[in-house]
Amino acid sequence: MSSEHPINPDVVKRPLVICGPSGTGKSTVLTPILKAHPGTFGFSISHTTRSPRAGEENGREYHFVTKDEFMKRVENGEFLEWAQFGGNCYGTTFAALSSLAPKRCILDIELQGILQLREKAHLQTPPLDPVYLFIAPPSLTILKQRLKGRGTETEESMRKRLDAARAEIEFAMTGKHDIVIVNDNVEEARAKLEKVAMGYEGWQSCGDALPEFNIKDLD
Ligand SMILES: Nc1ncnc2c1ncn2[C@@H]1O[C@H](COP(=O)(O)OP(=O)(O)OP(=O)(O)O)[C@@H](O)[C@H]1O
Repeated sequence: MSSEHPINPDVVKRPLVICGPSGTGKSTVLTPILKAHPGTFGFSISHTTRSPRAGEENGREYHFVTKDEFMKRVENGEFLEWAQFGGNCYGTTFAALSSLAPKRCILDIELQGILQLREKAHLQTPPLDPVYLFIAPPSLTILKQRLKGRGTETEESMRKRLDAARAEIEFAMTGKHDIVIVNDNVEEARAKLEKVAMGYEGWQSCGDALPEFNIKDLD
């Protein structure tokens, strides 16, 4: 791994937005890159209205806030993106993201968040210019197998994840991502993601074509 090459200064200020259906292998591909380049990347700490779980610390896993405080921040326009899941609110503030400098921010967000970010990023001062990256499975049948194989899902959570996957894949099919990486062979996908994340020469054109998906395979 080319850890001796520092990150390209031209990309440091561009948040890297990584999305892809649950089970597509985002963590598998990203984790070795974070290890190979310590101190290079940062994840913004989200705000949430959910209660802290045992061992969680305010300001470390999340900024834990009340619903009132959260909604005040929404009204103040502080969130680049926010959404409600399971009765709780979660969001990323512009401040949480800019506090990561000089590290490159990696955002692992859901489709709803991406849609908001696309609307708001250029309105910030200074404007944000994210790179939108989609990690695609080689096929929807393989996506299902990986989710099952991980052994972490109940039937219900599997269904939810596959429904979310459908929306994410349909969005990817509109061609709005800057780069697509197909996670077929982990090592090849890792090398491509490293090139994009570090901004190595040719990073803009090292992506793959989106596979031809048959959405019905998710049924
Ligand atoms: N290229 C690959 N080939 C085969 N199996 C893979 C590949 N990439 C990942 N996997 C396996 O697929 C499963 C899902 O991977 P992982 O947990 O990294 O997905 P994820 O996209 O980060 O999911 P989530 O969004 O739910 O966190 C894991 O069991 C992982 O070992």
